[in-house]
Amino acid sequence: MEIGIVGATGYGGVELFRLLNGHPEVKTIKLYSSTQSGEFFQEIYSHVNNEEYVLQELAPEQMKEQLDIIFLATPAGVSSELTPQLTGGKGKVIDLSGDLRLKDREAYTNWYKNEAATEEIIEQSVYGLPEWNKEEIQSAEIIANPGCYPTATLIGLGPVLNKQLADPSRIIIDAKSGVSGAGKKASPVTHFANTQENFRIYKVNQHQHIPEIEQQLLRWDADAEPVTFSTHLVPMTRGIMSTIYVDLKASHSLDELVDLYQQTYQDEPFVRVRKAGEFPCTRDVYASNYCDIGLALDERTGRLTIVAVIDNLMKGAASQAVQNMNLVLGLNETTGLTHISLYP
Ligand SMILES: NC(=O)C1=CN([C@@H]2O[C@H](COP(=O)(O)OP(=O)(O)OC[C@H]3O[C@@H](n4cnc5c(N)ncnc54)[C@H](OP(=O)(O)O)[C@@H]3O)[C@@H](O)[C@H]2O)C=CC1
Ligand SMILES: CC(=O)N[C@@H](CCC(=O)OP(=O)(O)O)C(=O)O
Repeated sequence: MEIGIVGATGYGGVELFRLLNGHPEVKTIKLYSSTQSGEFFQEIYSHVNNEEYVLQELAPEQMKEQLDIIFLATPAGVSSELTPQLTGGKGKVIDLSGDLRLKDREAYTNWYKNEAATEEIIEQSVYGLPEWNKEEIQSAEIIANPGCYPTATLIGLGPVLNKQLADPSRIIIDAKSGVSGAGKKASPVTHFANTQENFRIYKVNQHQHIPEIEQQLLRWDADAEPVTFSTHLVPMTRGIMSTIYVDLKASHSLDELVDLYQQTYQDEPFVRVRKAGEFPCTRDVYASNYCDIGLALDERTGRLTIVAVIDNLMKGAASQAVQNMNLVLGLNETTGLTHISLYP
């Protein structure tokens, strides 16, 4: 397979490079940059230490005929412009940004403050959450890779929402992310001096992942209502923990709920549900494609606490994109992704 990575110089791009470099079905990797074409990739990332890789200028006409898969690891607002130029040839597009995820184009403009992709592109795009949408992904031409927070949150909420066991008007999601979630470019907020020994909430009730989460909840439960979603920056490099609170409509035991989660995900190679009373931490999934889940039931309030952890750059971005690539190419979903988490 010949693969292209647009935005290879960014965090999502270099993580894709790492995974594709060890993928048994990938023969050629081409790296594209809008600002640094002609440079050796190893000049930007010394750990690559390989002179073979030189950043190239984007050439959409050539790329769409030559490449089997084109990953877009570019900021929001870029993929909506690039995707029409890259589709219609041999290559399939997998976009890591939020540009192609929302079916409601007006909602996209409101939340992302960018112009939405064309209706035709949005219609063609398939939301790439493999645990819930495998068949559609397998026949997609364009895949909208889910956001990092939505990945953890939706895998956590899916089993109870899909069975309509939770009150869909009272969902609260309290999520935390490591700093690499903000990308490569440093800002005053992500500056070391402002993140280490610090903990902050941000984008309160304004996060661009809110409509993405709500869109999927509505697919599971037509009565789903707006959610409360808070995001926090944690002084660590990788990892997301989404702690979700739902009110159960009827009484269930914790064992029944753990059983429901285990059964729902029994054929999903990358979701691991803990035994009752056990909880995952972000280290458990560090540098892996796993999403680990733990549950707690408060019998006094009838409230279920769902804890879901992922690595934001992996299951939240690059490795989920490779999982989607495997599906769309008809490969085993786990190809090139079977390594366990990095520890310590
Ligand atoms: N970081 C994360 O944990 C996650 C990120 N995402 C999303 O994935 C995408 C990539 O994220 P991330 O890698 O962190 O971002 P980075 O900011 O680290 O990298 C983005 C790259 O995009 C390239 N780029 C910027 N502007 C343009 C342009 N106009 N045309 C083409 N390329 C451009 C840049 O490379 P160059 O200058 O070389 O072209 C840059 O290195 C974003 O949309 C992000 O929101 C999704 C889930 C998780
Ligand atoms: C820590 C941090 O800043 N995280 C980013 C995640 C951005 C992202 O993944 O954006 P899209 O999914 O919309 O492309 C944020 O909260 O905005």
